[in-house]
Amino acid sequence: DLMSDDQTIFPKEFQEKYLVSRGIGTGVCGEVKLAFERATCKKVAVKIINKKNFPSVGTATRNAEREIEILRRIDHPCLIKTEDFYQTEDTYYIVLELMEGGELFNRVKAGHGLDEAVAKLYFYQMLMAVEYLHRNGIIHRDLKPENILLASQAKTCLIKVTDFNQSKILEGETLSRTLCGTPSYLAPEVFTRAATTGYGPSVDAWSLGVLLFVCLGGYAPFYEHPSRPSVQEQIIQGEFTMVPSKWKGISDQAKDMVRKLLVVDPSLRLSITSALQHPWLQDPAMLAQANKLMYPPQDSDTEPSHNKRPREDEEGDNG
Ligand SMILES: NC(=O)c1ccc2nc(-c3ccc(Oc4cccc(O)c4)cc3)[nH]c2c1
Repeated sequence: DLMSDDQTIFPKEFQEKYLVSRGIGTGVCGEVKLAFERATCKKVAVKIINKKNFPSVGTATRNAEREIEILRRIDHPCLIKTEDFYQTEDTYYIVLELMEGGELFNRVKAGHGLDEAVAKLYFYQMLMAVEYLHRNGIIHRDLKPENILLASQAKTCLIKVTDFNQSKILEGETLSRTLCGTPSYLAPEVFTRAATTGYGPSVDAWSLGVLLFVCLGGYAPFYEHPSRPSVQEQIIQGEFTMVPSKWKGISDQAKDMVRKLLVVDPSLRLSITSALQHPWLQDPAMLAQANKLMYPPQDSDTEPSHNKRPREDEEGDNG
């Protein structure tokens, strides 16, 4: 039970503020536990990143520091929020808001896709989150159902993208710093694409295509199968099948969105911005619902005008 749980492994000030409970998820970099803020009994998620459990400690620490830097910088309704942060010489403790609906992974159980309308509402929020990241020079690079969290058990709910352990901050500053000197001695490749090859933001568009395929079809577009080429080969060829029995009830526009994202050539792939303009998402009812979830009216927005008449029983200096 909770009380006998060994709390000694956490830093003292962390332990004074939080009571840690069970594991609720495992990221590639560590584990995520449920915890309770002692003062308020509020539930939180604690992501524990152990610097030691990586062969090359350097990478782990750099990734963790980059993840923490990103978590500190981001602020969007569909991106996980950091509530607190602690570290010891070999472990980071990142306190995050608890998403009561758990991971999308558990919603798209094998064999059953989501209703198209629900998939559209979730996908739109993912696009908004990733567009925000790209606008802030961040590529997620690890978008998958385990890293999409749901705010509640309800079907129409807010979703949040999480896990920036594999993310990349576009080194625009290094290139721009290079370019601010006198260019006359710089080699040609510094200016050409060669300097910026590697991934671009378009890798996230591909992953979102896979995510949408899974949400609609209930199965993965590229998967291990004895009689099929390797998953890597299927991906490189961009070879996937929309099995009729699984996709018969899905609209042509939804399929079109998937097909335009799962394009092998990144320069021909639909960008996040263009995906947001796709006909499938020009759906006023869905957009209204998404905006209500992302920007819920606060009390101050809904409070009637300040000169409201005080209620009979309300004390108030009636002037
Ligand atoms: N990889 C990450 O960076 C990361 C970051 C934050 C995360 N929060 C969960 C998570 C949250 C809730 C879950 O169900 C629960 C658990 C307890 C109560 C509840 O209502 C729902 C399952 C997983 N998984 C996370 C992963």
